[in-house]
Parts: sequence; C-alpha cells; structure tokens
Amino acid sequence: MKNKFLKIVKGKLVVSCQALSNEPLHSSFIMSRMARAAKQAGSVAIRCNSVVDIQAIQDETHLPIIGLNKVDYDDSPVYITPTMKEMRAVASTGAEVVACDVTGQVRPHGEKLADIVAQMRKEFPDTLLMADTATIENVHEAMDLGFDIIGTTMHGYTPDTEGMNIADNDFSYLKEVLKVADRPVIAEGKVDTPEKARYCIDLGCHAVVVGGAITRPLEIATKFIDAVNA
Ligand SMILES: CC(=O)N[C@H](C=O)[C@@H](O)[C@H](O)[C@H](O)COP(=O)(O)O
Repeated sequence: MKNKFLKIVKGKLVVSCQALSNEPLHSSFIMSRMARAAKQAGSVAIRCNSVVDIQAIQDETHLPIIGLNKVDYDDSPVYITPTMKEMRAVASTGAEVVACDVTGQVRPHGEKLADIVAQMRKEFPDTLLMADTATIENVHEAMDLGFDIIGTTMHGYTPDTEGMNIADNDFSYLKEVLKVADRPVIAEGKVDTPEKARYCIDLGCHAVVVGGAITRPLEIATKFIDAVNA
C-alpha cells in the first residue's frame, strides 16, 4: 500500500496531542479525545507519543499518524524515539510516519542513526521517516541519511539552540531550512498562534504541526494567568 501521508497533509495543519507522565492530561483516553477535537476542527493528521496513545488515537480518529516514543536513557540526551527498539515499536502500530531526533547528539548504547535508518528501510519500507532537527547542520545530516521529511521540532531545545524560537527575526531560521532542504519541511515547535501557522505554510512548508497551543491546557492557562497577574 502506498503511503499517502504527504499528499494528505500538504498545506495543512497537524495537531500534536501529547501529555507526558508529569503533565495533568497524561492519559491515552484523554489524548484520544484531544485528537477527536482536533479532527472535528479539521486536523488532517495527528502527531502523538507512545504506542498506547497512538493506538488509542488511531481507534478514535482513523487519521494518519506521526508517531514517536519519548524515552529517557541515562547515557544520552536524545529522547525522541532514540533507539531502534522505539522506532520499531512505533512503526509496528502502522503509523504512517515515525519521527525521531536528528540533532547530532550521541544516542543511547552508542546506536548509530545510519544503522537505524537502514534497518527501518528493511523492516518498514512503506513507513516515512521524519527528522526532528535543531540546526541547519542537522538538516543536512537528515538529508544525507535519507529521511523523507525535515521537521524543525528540536530548534530551541538543544544546548546549541537553547532559547531560540522558530518565530525569531521573522522566521529567519525556518526560511534558511526551506532554502537548503530538497524535500518536504514540516514546521514544528513553538508555533503558538493561527497567524504563525498560516505564515509557515505561506513560506513554503509542506505542513505545520501545532501542539501545546492547542492541546496543553496547563501551558495555555499559564499564559492567561501570567498576563492577568502581571
Ligand atoms: C521538543 C519536544 O520534545 N517536542 C515534542 C515533540 O514531539 C512535543 O513536546 C511538542 O509538543 C511538539 O513538538 C509540538 O510543539 P509545540 O507544543 O511547541 O507546538
């Protein structure tokens, strides 16, 4: 079966529905309801974390999935689908896309990204791979490794990029990514208004992912509280 994900999401918004164990909404049931709301609003795909959440969201929405599995290891700062074990688990759900960290940082047990990509191509030839990158160097590495989709997910979340925001200087970083990338770019990370989401598409992104601004009520409420209390 041909993977139609890229066709379905072209020019569209993808809602990320994620809540880790330390977040108030941590629950596959709640994430599936978040995804139901996103679908009702018109989201054409869902990005989500962990096998159980993916399965709950697939059952609820039947939408295409960008799946990932966040796991912390002692010997590496990489946590988004860091090893072959998590890659395989996510792909086994039937998620159309598997996303993983491509930030040039050392992976758990010294696993090599090139080996992981090669193994994934062998075991799951129809599954698309999305690179969660932080820098232009990472974008080049992702392309060299043959990733299908470039995401800006980790920009602002690595030691090199700490404090940076995709919207800085009229989205200058995203514009640079679009200039160097020879394959679909998905804008993701701190896209927190409808206007910014639209702008990402206007700049030429294949799609845009919005998470916290839609699905993390603690984050949303804190912004209101801070504004009122200021
Ligand atoms: C850095 C990291 O771990 N990002 C994660 C990646 O899946 C999620 O926690 C984010 O919510 C997602 O990228 C969407 O971004 P935002 O919630 O800012 O719209």
